[in-house]
Amino acid sequence: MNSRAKVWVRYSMIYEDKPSTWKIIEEELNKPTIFKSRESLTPEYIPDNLPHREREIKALVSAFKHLITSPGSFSQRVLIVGSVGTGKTVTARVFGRDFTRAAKIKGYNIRYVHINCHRNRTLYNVVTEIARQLEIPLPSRGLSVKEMYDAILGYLDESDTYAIVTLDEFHYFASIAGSDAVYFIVRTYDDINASIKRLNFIFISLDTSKLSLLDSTTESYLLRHMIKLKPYTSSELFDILKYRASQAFYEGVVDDEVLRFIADYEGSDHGGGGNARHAIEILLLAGDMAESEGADKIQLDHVRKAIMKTSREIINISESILYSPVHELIILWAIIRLLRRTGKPFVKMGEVEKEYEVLCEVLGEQPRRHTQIYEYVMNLKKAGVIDARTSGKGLRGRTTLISIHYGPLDLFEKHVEDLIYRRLGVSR
Ligand SMILES: Nc1ncnc2c1ncn2[C@@H]1O[C@H](COP(=O)(O)OP(=O)(O)OP(=O)(O)O)[C@@H](O)[C@H]1O
Repeated sequence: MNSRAKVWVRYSMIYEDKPSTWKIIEEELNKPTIFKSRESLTPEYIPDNLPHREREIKALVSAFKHLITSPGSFSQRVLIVGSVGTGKTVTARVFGRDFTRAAKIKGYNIRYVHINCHRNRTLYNVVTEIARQLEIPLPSRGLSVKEMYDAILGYLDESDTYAIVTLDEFHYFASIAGSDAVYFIVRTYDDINASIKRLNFIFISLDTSKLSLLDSTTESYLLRHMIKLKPYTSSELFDILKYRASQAFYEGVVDDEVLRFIADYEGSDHGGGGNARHAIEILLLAGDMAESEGADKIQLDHVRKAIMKTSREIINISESILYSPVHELIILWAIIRLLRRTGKPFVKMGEVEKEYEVLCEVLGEQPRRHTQIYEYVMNLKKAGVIDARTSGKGLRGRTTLISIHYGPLDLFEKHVEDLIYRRLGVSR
């Protein structure tokens, strides 16, 4: 029997033994997928480009340019601050990756080290981690922190290497390791008489409040070169999502409308946190949901469900509308019904009024006038239940566009409907 025949016999045996399992595996493996690269949406992934962080990358290049123009002339320290998900980590990492590559091409030996202070919270851990990432062999026991640090500086001298060390979550290190530890790192060269200064630092922190616990000279060292990252606006998030989606999904899987919906939900100018991590998380989760349903596109409802899963806000919704007047609830019901029926991200004020009148008729209620309806819509907006804004150019005439940014609408509708019937004391 030749080897192909042998393989075939073996294949048939396995197939006959476990036909159903085999089939399941085969089917799963051959199932079409919407993901071109799912891993590119995971938190560890470092993208090639960073839309809307070009200015910050430029600022970092200019801060560390001396490593090429006059290496060793001084030790740079830059502080990056910004709230959660504003791209602090990824900006430092992308800069580190690309700056060292560019330097290498020019013949300079610069290494980038990234340390998470959540994971390495003592001075000892931080120094050991610097050595590990620089691949400096140190005895695992017996050396003091100072001796290890000296060994690192010695190694950099011997190998004519410069290093940029990022201490991420630095506020954590500052509060746990204490001011002496911070002093040790931040003022590395104050106590050492080194003519060539090879270690440089980027400190990443949520804000500057923890740093004020340090002595004023150390604090002023840190604040001297500060890059502040602002929360992303909706349009910035849209560009980021568009780029990240183009890497992660096959063409045609995600429409702009879906991306804009996530961007509007999370954008700082629309009351969101401006958090890119959250926006990307929602996109990934929505993609997973579409994939597991066997859908070939991500729909708004996948996004709504993903938002609900990743958000705590839904818990507060019921409370926000618990004391709403009944006609405010009927308007909310009309909005939900229209959003569900049309599958669009927003509905127009005029459409809502018409739907509201229909519902009033069904409920045997006298519809309120336009100004009152408008006031109710604004109340719902103030309570954070809906998003309402005036349409810009592109739609004929100006109108109020209304959307709801969370939750599966079917569950929400049921909740509101129950509340209305209970309030009216009508049985169905
Ligand atoms: N401008 C951008 N372009 C593309 N992706 C981005 C951009 N900004 C942030 N991201 C992505 O958003 C996610 C969060 O970014 P990052 O972890 O850098 O935020 P952070 O400010 O360090 O947050 P934290 O304070 O929680 O550590 C990452 O997946 C990152 O790749």
